[in-house]
Amino acid sequence: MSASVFIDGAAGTTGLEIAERLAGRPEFDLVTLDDHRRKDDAARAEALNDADFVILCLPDEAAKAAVGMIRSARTRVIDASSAHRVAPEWAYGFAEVTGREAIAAARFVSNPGCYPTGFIGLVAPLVRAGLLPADWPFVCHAVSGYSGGGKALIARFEADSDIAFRAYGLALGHKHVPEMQVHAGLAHAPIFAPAVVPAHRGMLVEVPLHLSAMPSSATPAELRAALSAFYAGSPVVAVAQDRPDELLLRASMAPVDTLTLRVLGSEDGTQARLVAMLDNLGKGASGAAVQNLNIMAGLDETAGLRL
Ligand SMILES: NC(=O)C1=CN([C@@H]2O[C@H](COP(=O)(O)OP(=O)(O)OC[C@H]3O[C@@H](n4cnc5c(N)ncnc54)[C@H](OP(=O)(O)O)[C@@H]3O)[C@@H](O)[C@H]2O)C=CC1
Ligand SMILES: CC(=O)N[C@@H](CCC(=O)OP(=O)(O)O)C(=O)O
Repeated sequence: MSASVFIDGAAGTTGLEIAERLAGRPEFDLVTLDDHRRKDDAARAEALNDADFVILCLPDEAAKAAVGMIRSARTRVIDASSAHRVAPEWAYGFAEVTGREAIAAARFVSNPGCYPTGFIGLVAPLVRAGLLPADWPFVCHAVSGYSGGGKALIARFEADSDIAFRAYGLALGHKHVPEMQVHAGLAHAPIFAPAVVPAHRGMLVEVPLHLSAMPSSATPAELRAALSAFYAGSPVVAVAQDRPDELLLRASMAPVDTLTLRVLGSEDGTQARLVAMLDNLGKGASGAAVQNLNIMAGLDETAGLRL
């Protein structure tokens, strides 16, 4: 028998891409509300309580309200918003970092943010291995395609083709910072400097490091080897061994659910740039949600993913 899946917020950017990945999959019976009922609380409450799995693709406040509407103990929830990412009763849905068992057993799973997927994917394994100090003052620069800001930012960038680069988070209080700190296992909040470029999707997340100033004195080769070992055999996360002169985000990028990590070191090994590339709507949102759904349902975690 197929499991029923209700996407609340199915008309939004993340919801639409989850539905695309679930289309044609007989294991799941997708429940959606007509356009005129998709914001009707009575219709939503019924769907939220009837479904085996609910995927929330809503703004944070609406996601919290939706969880409050769930009375059925059998309904399991994946929340794509940032409302529950550091809530102790929610499993953090980064399969490779959290561990699949915790996600498989959880009733409530919080899907990681797009930028945190890059940052945590790079930093958490190296802090756990003792190669980067947990009390280091980390910095993270990142650029994202504008679909990362949902329908509102898509409309803004499509209406104003003159924006070449948008730096933001300038007050240093971006909502992703607590999640980045907690799930990377850091003593201090990282400085996070995000930006948006005029491409629909795709992102590059970077952590520059003065390795020679660290007590651990790890070399770029050691960091690369540790990351490679951590993600060995992962069908989703790859550690590239190349040393490219440049990394390009293409405006024509097709949807993809992989996460590619690199450790780029200076000749003398004293400095490194940790760089993650991903699709904000892939492993950064909808792809991760489908991976989590597969794990929760006891299926092949890559089913429906674009790898
Ligand atoms: N876009 C991305 O790359 C990522 C997004 N996320 C998170 O996923 C969530 C969804 O984001 P995204 O898809 O980009 O956002 P969108 O703005 O594209 O979509 C949100 C959808 O939620 C609907 N909605 C808002 N309030 C309610 C409500 N009370 N009841 C029912 N539906 C409601 C909106 O309706 P309407 O269409 O009428 O506006 C819209 O369709 C957010 O929390 C976001 O932060 C997480 C990782 C990456
Ligand atoms: C480009 C852009 O605006 N990106 C979003 C983050 C997208 C994302 O990861 O969503 P969550 O916030 O739910 O994690 C932002 O910075 O708020």
